[in-house]
Amino acid sequence: MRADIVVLEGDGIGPEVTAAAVQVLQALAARYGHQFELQRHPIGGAAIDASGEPLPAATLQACQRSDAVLLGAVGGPKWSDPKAKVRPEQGLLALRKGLGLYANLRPVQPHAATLGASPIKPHLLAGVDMIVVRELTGGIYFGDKQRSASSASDLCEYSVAEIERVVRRACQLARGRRGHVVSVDKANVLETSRLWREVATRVAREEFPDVTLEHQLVDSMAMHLIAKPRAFDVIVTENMFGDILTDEASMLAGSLGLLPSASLGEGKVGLYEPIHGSAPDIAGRGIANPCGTILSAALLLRHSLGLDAEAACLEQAVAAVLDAGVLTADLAPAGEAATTAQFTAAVLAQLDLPCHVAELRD
Ligand SMILES: NC(=O)c1ccc[n+]([C@@H]2O[C@H](COP(=O)([O-])OP(=O)(O)OC[C@H]3O[C@@H](n4cnc5c(N)ncnc54)[C@H](O)[C@@H]3O)[C@@H](O)[C@H]2O)c1
Ligand SMILES: CC(C)[C@H](C(=O)O)[C@@H](O)C(=O)O
Ligand SMILES: [Mg+2]
Repeated sequence: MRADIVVLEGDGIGPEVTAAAVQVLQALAARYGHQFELQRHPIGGAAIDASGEPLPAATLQACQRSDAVLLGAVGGPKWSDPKAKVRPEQGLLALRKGLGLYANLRPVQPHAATLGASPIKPHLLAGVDMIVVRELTGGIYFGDKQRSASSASDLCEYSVAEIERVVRRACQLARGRRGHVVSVDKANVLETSRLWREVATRVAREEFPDVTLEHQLVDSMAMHLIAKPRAFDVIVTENMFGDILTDEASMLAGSLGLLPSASLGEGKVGLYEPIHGSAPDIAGRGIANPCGTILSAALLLRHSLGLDAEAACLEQAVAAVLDAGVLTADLAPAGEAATTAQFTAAVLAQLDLPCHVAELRD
């Protein structure tokens, strides 16, 4: 198949981890006879430096015209002055909003080879398989912001329609899994959460009688997530709670560098990015873990291009490399770490081997 993929490298380790995923996508295309047209565009701090804008109009237009977008990360100390008028993160938020990507899927499936890197006891982690559906274009991130000399405010707002569509997405996902959704809110305090709970309850009851829905307050959810992670199948929550809970959930897997994400809306274009940031503390050293971005490329193949078998092959290849003990510095014992390039080379070598997925012929 032919596909136009926009690559937004961004800042910090963004160019390093996207380079890894691009090599993997090119290798898969060559191996299975696809034609992927990869086009790079600036976003974030790099775009501010080049043009003064964190999301240049040409970048947004290229994304809108593409089949899928692969992003590294944005931000960094260079652009983090609290008095700065434009910030890299605004570019990412504008991109998500501009593409209408209201559902951010963040799967958490700890891999046997990396369990040792998790601070959680291994017997609690075996069999953990959850997916967090984070609302991505509403809530406090996008509400009106005010600032005066003596105070500041960020409005948190959700409409019924915004809650309905993301809860629907979560329930649909649950149907293809274990049929269980936990909706996370702060309904004991926040009016937006009381609306969230009401709408989630109605959508699940009226449209998904085969799916069980439970509610959990976000503070105790932060505890349950590490105390009984096997209990969760699909978790649906609002924008900021989802942001925080998924960085926490990454420690079930062993590192923030491992988790991928897919951001989807009603349109054809999806955005695929690791859940981590630009990691300024390790940027430029060639040691970042590219797994989150490579696995995001697998989600791109599956969700935007419909290449389920290729996606599964790529996921198998990453798992095999981790199984073989090729681990980057965030996961490896001291002195035994693979660089980003070595990890990527190992995935490429693995992709050269036969892939045990029914639909693909080797
Ligand atoms: N989607 C995004 O573009 C995104 C996401 C989160 C944070 N950010 C931005 O990134 C900047 C830094 O934020 P932060 O330091 O709070 O979070 P971060 O995710 O960049 O880093 C947190 C810690 O995790 C480590 N880490 C992250 N990704 C890793 C990887 N792939 N391999 C190995 N280690 C990894 C980092 O070295 C750091 O110690 C900020 O400007 C923030 O706004 C961007
Ligand atoms: C960089 C920032 C705007 C972003 C978010 O909060 O959504 C990041 O933390 C993420 O998880 O993708
Ligand atoms: Mg985050």
